[in-house]
Amino acid sequence: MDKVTAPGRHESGKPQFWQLARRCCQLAASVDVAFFFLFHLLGSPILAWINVVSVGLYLLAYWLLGKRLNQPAIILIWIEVIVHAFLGTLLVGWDSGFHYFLLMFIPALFAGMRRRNAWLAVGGLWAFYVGLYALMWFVDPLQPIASGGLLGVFLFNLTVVFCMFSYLTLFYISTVSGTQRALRRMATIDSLTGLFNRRHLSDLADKEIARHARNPEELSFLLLDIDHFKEFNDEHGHDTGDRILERVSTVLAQTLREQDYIGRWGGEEFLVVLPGTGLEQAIQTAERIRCAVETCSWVFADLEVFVTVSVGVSQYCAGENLSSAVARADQALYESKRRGRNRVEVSATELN
Ligand SMILES: Nc1nc2c(ncn2[C@@H]2O[C@H](COP(=O)(O)OP(=O)(O)OP(=O)(O)O)[C@@H](O)[C@H]2O)c(=O)[nH]1
Repeated sequence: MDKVTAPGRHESGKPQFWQLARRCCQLAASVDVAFFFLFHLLGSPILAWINVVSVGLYLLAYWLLGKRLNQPAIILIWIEVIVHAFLGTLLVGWDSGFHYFLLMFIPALFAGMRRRNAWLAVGGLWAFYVGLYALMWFVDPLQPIASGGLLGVFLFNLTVVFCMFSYLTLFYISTVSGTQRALRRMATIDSLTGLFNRRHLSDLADKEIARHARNPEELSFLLLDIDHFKEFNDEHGHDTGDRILERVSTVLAQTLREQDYIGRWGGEEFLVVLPGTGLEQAIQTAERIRCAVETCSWVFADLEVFVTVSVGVSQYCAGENLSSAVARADQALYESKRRGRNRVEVSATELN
């Protein structure tokens, strides 16, 4: 028989949920086909034919889900599970284990409804479950089967419920961890360039500064800016500008060492944090980056384009904060723009 609708809210914006619901329909229909033959063999023709109806309902729900008629599909599936569990129990008895399928609703109810409604629905389900149990105290099964057959049905039902629970749990877990991964990425990564965003890079830089306070070692910053980017945008269009930001970011990331951090600091501005790096080495790194960008060319719509970057370098001075170190790199960057761009300049503090 049966099994549960998968988790999730009943809205069209959750493709993986509806895919899972369709797969559940396929699985449930296959199980019901197996039940059809099993109950014929066990001499319970009514239950056998109930399974034929169930297969029909699941196929209909599968078709509705394919047409994105999700709400009626879910209602059909739920009716099937409840009616099937009720009739199965009434016909062959509580020991058949058909009632276990009802328990599979619980996670789906909380995943698919507002909390208050879910609690009400769970309360209703509990009352139905207990009511069915109480009923079977007073009513003998209408179409009992031999005890060996009953044990077989019980084990079959239990196994199906175990498998479905495991499958749905895996789905919940992988959906949650996928969402967490996506959120973590959104919180730390700039979506256009794939580099760290400003907030995350600031956190990383602050950690380096804190480490410097405990264990002073050299630390340098580079502030980079693409030259004449406004003109570039005006001439080639904003989309091509975006593509250039992506390509330049790739070049920057490839030019740096594993332990360096790079992030998008502003529109066309990038900050590089160089732990364990003194001024001379930082200047060399800045030169390497500048040359790497200068020698790259990219073709967009049959047009070969080039860009250059200007770089300001500052070395961290004990006791200062991040904004002060970056402000000094910014002054050096300004100087590099003033002196003609496509250059590396060092903060005046280091030169004095
Ligand atoms: N395509 C694109 N352009 C951006 C983005 N962010 C900022 N810009 C553009 O970058 C340009 C920066 O221009 P300016 O600050 O005037 O500097 P510039 O033209 O690069 O000139 P210099 O820095 O002096 O060499 C502006 O036109 C912004 O619109 C972005 O995400 N995509």
